[in-house]
Amino acid sequence: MQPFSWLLVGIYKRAQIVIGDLWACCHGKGYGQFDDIDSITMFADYRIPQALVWFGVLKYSNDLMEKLNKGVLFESGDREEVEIRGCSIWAVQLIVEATRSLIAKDNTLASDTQLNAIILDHYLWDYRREHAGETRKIPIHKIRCIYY
Ligand SMILES: Nc1nc2c(c(CN[C@H]3C=C[C@H](O)[C@@H]3O)cn2[C@@H]2O[C@H](COP(=O)(O)O)[C@@H](O)[C@H]2O)c(=O)[nH]1
Repeated sequence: MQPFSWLLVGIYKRAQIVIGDLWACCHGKGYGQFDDIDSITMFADYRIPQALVWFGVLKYSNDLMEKLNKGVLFESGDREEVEIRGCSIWAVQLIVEATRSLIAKDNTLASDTQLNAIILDHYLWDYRREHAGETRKIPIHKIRCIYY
């Protein structure tokens, strides 16, 4: 939990990723069955923001970009860190919602076509890894902590 302005913000990336892995590995069945799985948000690490900037979904200010390019080490809970992670969560939510309404209108897709933040997170994470060469030019935020 980090104080951010007047709010206490909790980002539970590591706990969420366990649930995401269980759900994905068990295909939503048995130990991987969660009735509210679609309410989980993306896992706010340092790679998804990089992918989101790569795709032009997020844009960093010049000031922030300069700090990231210099490799400034942030402290856990710094405003910049909470903003990068929080904006990534919100950006992924907006993409999920917009894509879900496209899916609902597209009758060429199978009726069980599903999208949630886990599926999009995995897509972005894998994309970044598969395109590590090109995406390297987008800097990541560096931070020493136990929360990633
Ligand atoms: N948002 C999100 N972050 C993810 C993952 C994964 C891997 N997950 C799959 C792999 C096998 C399992 O079955 C998982 O599903 C690792 N990370 C984070 O990346 C960071 C390391 O990155 P690099 O420096 O490139 O190695 C580190 O913070 C790590 O915690 C994901 O899927 N989503």
